[in-house]
Amino acid sequence: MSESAPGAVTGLEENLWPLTARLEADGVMSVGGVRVDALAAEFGTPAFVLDEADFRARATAWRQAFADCDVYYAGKAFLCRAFARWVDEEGLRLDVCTGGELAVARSVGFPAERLLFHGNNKSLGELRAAVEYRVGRIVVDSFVEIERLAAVAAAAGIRQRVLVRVTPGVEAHTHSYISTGQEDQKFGFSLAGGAAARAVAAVLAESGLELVGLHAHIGSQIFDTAGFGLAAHRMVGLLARIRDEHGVELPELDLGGGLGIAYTSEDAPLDVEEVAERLIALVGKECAALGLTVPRLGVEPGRALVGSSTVTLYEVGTVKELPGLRTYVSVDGGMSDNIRTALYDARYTARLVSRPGAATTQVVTLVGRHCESGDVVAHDVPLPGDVRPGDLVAVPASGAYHRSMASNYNHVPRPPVIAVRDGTARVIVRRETEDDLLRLDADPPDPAVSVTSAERADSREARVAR
Ligand SMILES: Cc1ncc(COP(=O)(O)O)c(C=O)c1O
Ligand SMILES: N[C@@H](CCCC[NH3+])C(=O)O
Repeated sequence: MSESAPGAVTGLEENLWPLTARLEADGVMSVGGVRVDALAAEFGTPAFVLDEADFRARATAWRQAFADCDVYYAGKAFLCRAFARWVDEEGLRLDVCTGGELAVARSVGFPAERLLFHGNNKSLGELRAAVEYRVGRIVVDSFVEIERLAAVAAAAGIRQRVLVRVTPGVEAHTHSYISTGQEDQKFGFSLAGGAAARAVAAVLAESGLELVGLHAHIGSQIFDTAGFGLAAHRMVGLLARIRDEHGVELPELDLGGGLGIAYTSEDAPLDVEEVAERLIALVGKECAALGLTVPRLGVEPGRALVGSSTVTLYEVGTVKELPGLRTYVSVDGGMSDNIRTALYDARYTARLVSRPGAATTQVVTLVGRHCESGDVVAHDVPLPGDVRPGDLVAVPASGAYHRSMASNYNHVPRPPVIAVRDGTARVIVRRETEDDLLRLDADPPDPAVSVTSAERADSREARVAR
């Protein structure tokens, strides 16, 4: 694997590209010291290229900014076994929200105490699996779940630590599909409606459950601290009411994730240091005013930890110019590896990364290969005027909610995740194959032995008669 040449320059928009992304002297991009043309030749396209140093640097920044707090990486953003190990090595905790994510954590022996389990409809099987693995905390989300979990904990003979998920009535300034703090939604217990206070009482009444704190998550891809501040203010108010009513001071307050990242150069993400400083100061001040012991804060960043670490590498297949209308540049992936553009009308950018390209630029629509006209990877992307089949383009900020939300639409195999670091590349999630796609199908029935439903009914009658 070729290493990046000395003299490589960043030459890339700030905040958008992974930490180690560079443009080499010949105009080819490298990430983690590995040229993207070499990556495409060895691993094919499309491919998610994950800059390990970028993720680890962000993990360190979050741990330092939120020192004396609990930083849970939200595994829904991206999770695989190698990545779960990195999360562990970086001393982060892990938030899982399904039995599947829990299974990944278990498969690498992720320390159970540092796991947190979310979900508005965890199955009994998932609750049992979580209790059996002794996950540190389970965030309860409904009254029926409180009963179910109490029964599961009792059956296992343990006392399960829980947090109560509260909807603080805060409207985050983000897409409505990824906003979760307002009243009208499926997650959590309403603060204003009194359900949160009743849930707290219900948990306190269960001897098999130990209430350790409250949880709120107001939404995702957020660029100002006002919403987090308002949520924190309301949650501290609830902690004080719980103390007054039940005589207990809950030791933990988890304020969820949601910090935004840059997808295009128009986005201006907040610094984690600034967010941490403000939130810690605010909670401290509010607690002092109410005479409360300051709870241990928890945060659950997903996108902010992994989103910027990854670029998706695509190969251009066709260029269709519609004079006076637009130019469509088709790549070999699409909505099966990036559903966010179609689902949230998310904005992305892209860059020609396998050569410098002409100085003139044209604004194009970067589309995928799926049988769907909404299959757009990025709208209005400035690419060199001579972009052509065989070129490699990279889409930055594709580390969060890309591979984890990928699908097999049109029976397209999902791309691999290639981790790059110090001039070497390694596959941490392999590319799916057509065999993978066929593996779950039942074998087609052999026509010689297939039985019609009429024949089946006949044989049933014959059996009854016998
Ligand atoms: C409960 C919870 N925690 C954490 C996250 C992570 O959010 P983000 O990736 O925006 O940081 C989410 C997703 O929105 C979530 O639902
Ligand atoms: N999947 C969403 C965020 C919501 C995730 C979790 N509640 C996104 O791509 O932005």
